[in-house]
Amino acid sequence: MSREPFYYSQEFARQLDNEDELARFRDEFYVNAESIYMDGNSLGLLSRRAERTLLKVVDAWKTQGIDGWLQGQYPWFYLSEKLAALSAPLVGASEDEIIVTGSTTTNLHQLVATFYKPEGKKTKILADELTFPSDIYALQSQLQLHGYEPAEHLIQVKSRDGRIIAEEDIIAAMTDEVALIILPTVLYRSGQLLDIERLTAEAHARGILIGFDGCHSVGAVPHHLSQWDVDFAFWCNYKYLNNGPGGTASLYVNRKHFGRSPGLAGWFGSRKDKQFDMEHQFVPAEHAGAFQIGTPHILSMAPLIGSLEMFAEAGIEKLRAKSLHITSYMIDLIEQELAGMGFTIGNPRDDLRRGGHVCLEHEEAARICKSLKENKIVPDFRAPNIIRLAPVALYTTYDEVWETVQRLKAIMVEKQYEKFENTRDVVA
Ligand SMILES: Cc1ncc(COP(=O)(O)O)c(C=O)c1O
Ligand SMILES: Nc1c(O)cccc1C(=O)C[C@H](N)C(=O)O
Repeated sequence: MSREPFYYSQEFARQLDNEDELARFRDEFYVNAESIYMDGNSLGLLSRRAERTLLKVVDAWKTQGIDGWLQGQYPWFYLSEKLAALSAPLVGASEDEIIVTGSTTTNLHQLVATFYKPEGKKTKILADELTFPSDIYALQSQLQLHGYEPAEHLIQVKSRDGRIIAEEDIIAAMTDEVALIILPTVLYRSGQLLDIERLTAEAHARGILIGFDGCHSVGAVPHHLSQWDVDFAFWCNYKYLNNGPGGTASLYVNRKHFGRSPGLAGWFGSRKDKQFDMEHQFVPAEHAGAFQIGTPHILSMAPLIGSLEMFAEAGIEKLRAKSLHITSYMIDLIEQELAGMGFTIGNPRDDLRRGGHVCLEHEEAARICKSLKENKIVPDFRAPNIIRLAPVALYTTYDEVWETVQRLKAIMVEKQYEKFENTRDVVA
């Protein structure tokens, strides 16, 4: 594939598409011919394979009723474990360290309920001030359940520039009062990729447990959770993994913690062979399955079966290589074509420090996003001033990136955005 320097022409973009060895996957997706989708970092597109496995599971329900739990191509009773096995290569874990269950936020609650054990002066939870709000709400409520005041017990590491969190600042905040650390792998606004391995080693050197929210990295960035010795992690499957809106999420628990009692127990956390004994004595599974609570959301995980097959075929290293290449192409084009128009690239430039989306800042961002939508480009807006654009390795073309930047240029030159109010929609 042609490396930098990039040339500024549509022909060059098309040449990059011709050289793209992952290009064949695009045809597997329902891509709207009328518009350009740049929001796969928030909700990934539907693929034909994901649709097929969803319909297969619906058909099992239609034809087998309750017997679908043990029969059919994808017996529901083992689906969370089957999907864990398919997810394992994406996060660098063994299959029994993962379980597909719940939502990101409920999984975070489960993991904090399990791993947050305040003792003596070690009572605080460390997070950061730029993290996704749901995580903060969960941490605040978990502290309150223990009778602690979040204002005192939740430490949020400050950002020096409002975009990124310096690893040094996180490490400096790892005091002997900290019991647990929860951080994002990739920050949802700036797209900064934290140094997970380094932060984990530093936390462990101070006797602190550490868990990561992988929503914005899993499916876009390779992980080595077990090798890095991360204690636990959780992520959604509806962004880069294309499992559909509200699709079932995942969690990871390092095998060294197998045997810990789940903070929030429920019968689907049971050993499979014991579950239907219906005893009131809980016998948890001996692996990450123990952290399930109730009946798995079968229809909300069925698309993931087909979707993960594609990740296995493409390989996460190749997907990352394309993601880095196509995002640097976009950044380069933006700098070339939109110079002097008030835009700032908000994501880190270094490949080792950025995830799968481009963070574009502008003081008119909310209405520029509305204008992009009117021009059939789908971005998203994050307050106060961010346009997120995600050229996704499985289905975005270089030609679409070229076209996006050209339409954005026209919006700015012609001041098309001025007819909109600079405020966000209800769902931005
Ligand atoms: C980083 C991050 N954490 C948590 C969430 C919350 O996920 P959910 O609403 O699926 O629990 C999201 C997305 O909405 C997210 O991006
Ligand atoms: N979970 C979402 C939803 O229910 C509606 C709209 C968007 C979302 C998202 O996932 C937003 C996403 N987590 C973000 O990075 O902002």
